[in-house]
Amino acid sequence: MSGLIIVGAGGHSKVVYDAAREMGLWDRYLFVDGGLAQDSFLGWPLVKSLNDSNVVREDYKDLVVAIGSNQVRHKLLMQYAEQGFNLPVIKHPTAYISRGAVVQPGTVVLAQAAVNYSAQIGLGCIVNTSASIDHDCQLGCGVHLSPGVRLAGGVKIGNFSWVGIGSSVIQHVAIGENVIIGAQTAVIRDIEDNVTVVGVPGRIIKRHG
Ligand SMILES: CC(=O)SCCNC(=O)CCNC(=O)[C@H](O)C(C)(C)COP(=O)(O)OP(=O)(O)OC[C@H]1O[C@@H](n2cnc3c(N)ncnc32)[C@H](O)[C@@H]1OP(=O)(O)O
Repeated sequence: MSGLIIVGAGGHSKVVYDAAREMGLWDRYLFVDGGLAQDSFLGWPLVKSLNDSNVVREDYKDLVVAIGSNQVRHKLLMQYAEQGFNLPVIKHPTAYISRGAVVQPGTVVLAQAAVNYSAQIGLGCIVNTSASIDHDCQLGCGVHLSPGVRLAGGVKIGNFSWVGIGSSVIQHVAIGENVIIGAQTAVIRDIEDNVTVVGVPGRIIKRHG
């Protein structure tokens, strides 16, 4: 066995670590977070950078970025892939991923989540606790589905969009890139890029960048 590097040492890192540990594929963990003064996290070593002299690179082939910011997570994953790290899919044992679904590297699928047949999920997504993605959905890169999100069949979501906790999206709706969907929103129509949408039914309240 070898080890898993977890980049980020915050709340999301805890659930990613928990899911990874339940997979039983790694015998050691190393956390990387430049913003913390301590030298351990959850009982495992914590370093500020992988250039730290204490890191034996050969001990760690696999790496996951456990950072909530969609853009930052994606950027770091690309950098670490260039450095030769494997970017495994982290799947909690209680999550379901259909054999007919395609999930790209660096994505995490947390406890009780479901990914149904013919769904496609891009690089570095977060499918958070109990989120469900139904048949034929397509998620771009760096998408985050918060806990309890429900996507009906054939939903499309663009790169770096974030769907807030408990939201639902009806079938065949297309959500653009860099969209924020607020908590408990009901999305019933297509949504353009770079907007924030809240409410039942969902309405645009902000346009960004
Ligand atoms: C494991 C985890 O923790 S994963 C993280 C899960 N967290 C989430 O899902 C959080 C989702 N975030 C939200 O819902 C936020 O409220 C956001 C991102 C939609 C909006 O945040 P901001 O851009 O800061 O907007 P702001 O708070 O200024 O609200 C703007 C207006 O929208 C309203 N509003 C904000 N969110 C919602 C919502 N979810 N539903 C309905 N109305 C909302 C506010 O009441 C406010 O209305 P007002 O102008 O009449 O007072």
